Amino acid sequence: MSQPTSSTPTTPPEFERKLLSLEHLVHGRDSLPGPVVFTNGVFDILHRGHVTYLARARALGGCLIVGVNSDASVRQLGKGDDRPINTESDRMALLAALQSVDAVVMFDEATPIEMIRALRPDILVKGGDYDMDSLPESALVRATGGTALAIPFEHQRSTTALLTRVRQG
Ligand SMILES: Nc1ncnc2c1ncn2[C@@H]1O[C@H](COP(=O)(O)OP(=O)(O)OP(=O)(O)O)[C@@H](O)[C@H]1O
Ligand SMILES: O=P(O)(O)O[C@@H]1O[C@H]([C@H](O)CO)[C@@H](O)[C@H](O)[C@@H]1O
Repeated sequence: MSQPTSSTPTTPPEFERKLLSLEHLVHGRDSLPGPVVFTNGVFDILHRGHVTYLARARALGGCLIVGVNSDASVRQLGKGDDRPINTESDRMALLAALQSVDAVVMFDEATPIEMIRALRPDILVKGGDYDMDSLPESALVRATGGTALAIPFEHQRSTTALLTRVRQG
Protein backbone atom coordinates (compact mmCIF):
# COMPACT_ATOMS: atom_id res chain seq x y z
CA MET A 1 0.00 0.00 0.00
CA SER A 2 1.37 3.43 -0.89
CA GLN A 3 2.08 5.79 1.98
CA PRO A 4 0.80 9.37 2.02
CA THR A 5 3.58 11.87 1.36
CA SER A 6 3.94 15.45 2.49
CA SER A 7 4.80 16.70 -1.00
CA THR A 8 2.50 19.22 -2.72
CA PRO A 9 -0.03 17.49 -5.03
CA THR A 10 0.71 18.11 -8.70
CA THR A 11 -2.87 17.79 -9.95
CA PRO A 12 -5.55 20.40 -9.20
CA PRO A 13 -8.45 19.40 -6.97
CA GLU A 14 -11.37 17.72 -8.76
CA PHE A 15 -13.74 20.69 -8.35
CA GLU A 16 -11.53 22.86 -10.55
CA ARG A 17 -12.84 20.83 -13.51
CA LYS A 18 -16.03 22.85 -13.14
CA LEU A 19 -14.24 26.12 -14.03
CA LEU A 20 -15.05 26.45 -17.72
CA SER A 21 -14.77 28.96 -20.53
CA LEU A 22 -17.93 30.18 -22.23
CA GLU A 23 -16.69 28.67 -25.50
CA HIS A 24 -16.34 25.25 -23.89
CA LEU A 25 -19.79 25.42 -22.34
CA VAL A 26 -21.47 26.61 -25.53
CA HIS A 27 -19.81 23.78 -27.46
CA GLY A 28 -21.21 21.20 -25.02
CA ARG A 29 -24.54 22.94 -24.38
CA ASP A 30 -26.78 20.39 -26.05
CA SER A 31 -25.18 17.49 -24.17
CA LEU A 32 -25.84 18.98 -20.73
CA PRO A 33 -28.47 17.24 -18.59
CA GLY A 34 -31.60 19.34 -18.76
CA PRO A 35 -33.37 21.42 -17.86
CA VAL A 36 -30.31 23.67 -17.83
CA VAL A 37 -30.54 26.16 -14.95
CA PHE A 38 -28.49 29.37 -15.05
CA THR A 39 -27.83 32.03 -12.46
CA ASN A 40 -25.30 34.82 -12.17
CA GLY A 41 -23.83 37.17 -9.66
CA VAL A 42 -20.82 38.56 -7.84
CA PHE A 43 -20.75 36.13 -4.87
CA ASP A 44 -18.16 38.21 -3.02
CA ILE A 45 -17.82 36.50 0.38
CA LEU A 46 -20.08 33.47 0.05
CA HIS A 47 -22.77 33.18 2.74
CA ARG A 48 -25.61 30.90 3.78
CA GLY A 49 -28.18 32.78 1.70
CA HIS A 50 -26.07 32.08 -1.41
CA VAL A 51 -25.51 28.38 -0.79
CA THR A 52 -29.18 27.77 0.06
CA TYR A 53 -30.45 29.52 -3.07
CA LEU A 54 -27.90 27.69 -5.23
CA ALA A 55 -29.08 24.35 -3.81
CA ARG A 56 -32.69 25.32 -4.55
CA ALA A 57 -31.71 26.43 -8.06
CA ARG A 58 -29.93 23.13 -8.76
CA ALA A 59 -33.00 21.19 -7.66
CA LEU A 60 -35.06 22.87 -10.40
CA GLY A 61 -33.23 21.15 -13.22
CA GLY A 62 -30.60 18.74 -14.44
CA CYS A 63 -27.56 20.99 -14.05
CA LEU A 64 -26.69 24.43 -12.69
CA ILE A 65 -24.36 26.88 -14.46
CA VAL A 66 -23.21 29.94 -12.50
CA GLY A 67 -22.04 33.04 -14.38
CA VAL A 68 -19.64 35.09 -12.24
CA ASN A 69 -18.80 38.76 -12.74
CA SER A 70 -15.13 39.44 -13.46
CA ASP A 71 -13.39 41.84 -11.08
CA ALA A 72 -13.58 44.54 -13.77
CA SER A 73 -17.31 44.07 -14.22
CA VAL A 74 -17.92 44.18 -10.44
CA ARG A 75 -16.31 47.61 -10.40
CA GLN A 76 -19.02 48.79 -12.82
CA LEU A 77 -21.81 47.76 -10.44
CA GLY A 78 -21.29 50.43 -7.77
CA LYS A 79 -21.01 48.08 -4.80
CA GLY A 80 -18.12 50.14 -3.41
CA ASP A 81 -14.58 51.22 -4.26
CA ASP A 82 -13.08 48.30 -2.36
CA ARG A 83 -15.22 45.64 -4.04
CA PRO A 84 -14.78 42.91 -4.86
CA ILE A 85 -13.01 41.80 -1.70
CA ASN A 86 -12.29 38.39 -3.20
CA THR A 87 -10.74 38.04 -6.64
CA GLU A 88 -12.63 36.56 -9.57
CA SER A 89 -10.57 33.36 -9.42
CA ASP A 90 -11.24 32.90 -5.69
CA ARG A 91 -14.96 33.66 -6.04
CA MET A 92 -15.20 31.15 -8.88
CA ALA A 93 -13.27 28.44 -7.04
CA LEU A 94 -15.53 28.65 -3.97
CA LEU A 95 -18.61 28.28 -6.16
CA ALA A 96 -17.08 25.36 -8.06
CA ALA A 97 -16.43 23.57 -4.77
CA LEU A 98 -20.18 23.48 -4.03
CA GLN A 99 -22.04 20.23 -4.68
CA SER A 100 -24.99 22.16 -6.15
CA VAL A 101 -22.89 23.82 -8.85
CA ASP A 102 -22.05 21.98 -12.08
CA ALA A 103 -20.18 24.68 -14.00
CA VAL A 104 -18.75 28.14 -13.30
CA VAL A 105 -18.04 30.63 -16.07
CA MET A 106 -16.89 34.25 -15.92
CA PHE A 107 -18.39 37.22 -17.74
CA ASP A 108 -16.75 40.61 -18.19
CA GLU A 109 -19.75 42.74 -19.13
CA ALA A 110 -22.07 44.77 -16.87
CA THR A 111 -24.84 42.22 -17.42
CA PRO A 112 -24.90 38.52 -18.31
CA ILE A 113 -27.20 39.04 -21.28
CA GLU A 114 -24.74 37.95 -23.98
CA MET A 115 -23.75 34.90 -21.94
CA ILE A 116 -27.41 33.95 -21.57
CA ARG A 117 -27.98 34.46 -25.29
CA ALA A 118 -25.09 32.08 -26.00
CA LEU A 119 -26.02 29.42 -23.43
CA ARG A 120 -29.81 29.37 -23.95
CA PRO A 121 -30.68 28.17 -20.42
CA ASP A 122 -34.08 26.59 -19.87
CA ILE A 123 -34.45 28.25 -16.48
CA LEU A 124 -32.97 31.58 -15.29
CA VAL A 125 -32.92 32.17 -11.54
CA LYS A 126 -31.91 34.95 -9.18
CA GLY A 127 -32.47 35.38 -5.46
CA GLY A 128 -35.65 36.87 -4.04
CA ASP A 129 -34.22 40.40 -3.99
CA TYR A 130 -34.86 40.60 -7.76
CA ASP A 131 -38.04 41.43 -9.66
CA MET A 132 -37.59 39.04 -12.55
CA ASP A 133 -40.21 40.80 -14.69
CA SER A 134 -38.00 43.89 -14.85
CA LEU A 135 -34.86 42.11 -16.06
CA PRO A 136 -34.03 42.07 -19.78
CA GLU A 137 -32.47 38.64 -19.20
CA SER A 138 -35.88 37.28 -18.21
CA ALA A 139 -37.47 38.58 -21.41
CA LEU A 140 -34.72 36.91 -23.43
CA VAL A 141 -35.15 33.51 -21.75
CA ARG A 142 -38.94 33.68 -21.87
CA ALA A 143 -38.90 34.60 -25.57
CA THR A 144 -37.39 31.22 -26.34
CA GLY A 145 -39.83 29.26 -24.17
CA GLY A 146 -37.75 29.25 -20.99
CA THR A 147 -38.64 30.22 -17.45
CA ALA A 148 -37.28 33.06 -15.29
CA LEU A 149 -37.92 33.00 -11.57
CA ALA A 150 -36.70 34.39 -8.26
CA ILE A 151 -36.09 32.04 -5.36
CA PRO A 152 -37.42 33.53 -2.09
CA PHE A 153 -34.85 34.28 0.61
CA GLU A 154 -34.70 31.67 3.38
CA HIS A 155 -31.87 33.38 5.25
CA GLN A 156 -31.55 37.12 5.53
CA ARG A 157 -27.87 37.60 4.69
CA SER A 158 -25.82 39.86 2.43
CA THR A 159 -22.14 40.40 1.75
CA THR A 160 -22.58 44.16 2.22
CA ALA A 161 -24.24 43.67 5.63
CA LEU A 162 -21.47 41.30 6.67
CA LEU A 163 -18.78 43.79 5.68
CA THR A 164 -20.56 46.57 7.55
CA ARG A 165 -20.61 44.45 10.72
CA VAL A 166 -16.93 43.56 10.36
CA ARG A 167 -15.96 47.19 9.83
CA GLN A 168 -17.96 48.40 12.80
CA GLY A 169 -16.06 45.89 14.95
N1 LIG B 1 -29.74 35.99 1.50
C1 LIG B 1 -29.93 35.53 0.27
N2 LIG B 1 -30.76 34.50 0.03
C2 LIG B 1 -30.93 34.03 -1.22
N3 LIG B 1 -30.31 34.51 -2.32
C3 LIG B 1 -29.47 35.53 -2.15
C4 LIG B 1 -29.22 36.09 -0.86
N4 LIG B 1 -28.32 37.10 -1.01
C5 LIG B 1 -28.04 37.17 -2.32
N5 LIG B 1 -28.73 36.23 -3.02
C6 LIG B 1 -28.66 35.98 -4.46
O1 LIG B 1 -27.33 35.58 -4.73
C7 LIG B 1 -26.91 36.05 -5.99
C8 LIG B 1 -25.63 36.82 -5.83
O2 LIG B 1 -25.94 37.96 -5.05
P1 LIG B 1 -24.89 38.97 -4.46
O3 LIG B 1 -23.52 38.55 -4.82
O4 LIG B 1 -25.33 40.34 -4.84
O5 LIG B 1 -25.09 38.73 -2.89
P2 LIG B 1 -25.25 39.79 -1.76
O6 LIG B 1 -24.96 39.09 -0.49
O7 LIG B 1 -26.56 40.50 -1.90
O8 LIG B 1 -24.05 40.76 -2.06
P3 LIG B 1 -23.92 42.35 -1.99
O9 LIG B 1 -24.30 42.71 -0.58
O10 LIG B 1 -22.50 42.54 -2.32
O11 LIG B 1 -24.85 42.92 -3.05
C9 LIG B 1 -28.07 36.90 -6.54
O12 LIG B 1 -28.82 36.13 -7.44
C10 LIG B 1 -28.89 37.21 -5.31
O13 LIG B 1 -30.26 37.37 -5.63
O1 LIG C 1 -24.51 39.55 -7.34
P1 LIG C 1 -25.54 40.40 -7.99
O2 LIG C 1 -25.41 41.87 -7.64
O3 LIG C 1 -26.95 39.90 -7.86
O4 LIG C 1 -25.19 40.24 -9.54
C1 LIG C 1 -25.55 41.13 -10.53
O5 LIG C 1 -26.78 40.71 -11.10
C2 LIG C 1 -27.23 41.56 -12.15
C3 LIG C 1 -28.61 41.02 -12.53
O6 LIG C 1 -28.51 39.77 -13.14
C4 LIG C 1 -29.39 41.96 -13.38
O7 LIG C 1 -29.63 43.15 -12.68
C5 LIG C 1 -26.20 41.57 -13.29
O8 LIG C 1 -26.60 42.45 -14.33
C6 LIG C 1 -24.83 41.97 -12.75
O9 LIG C 1 -23.83 41.86 -13.74
C7 LIG C 1 -24.44 41.10 -11.57
O10 LIG C 1 -24.21 39.74 -12.02
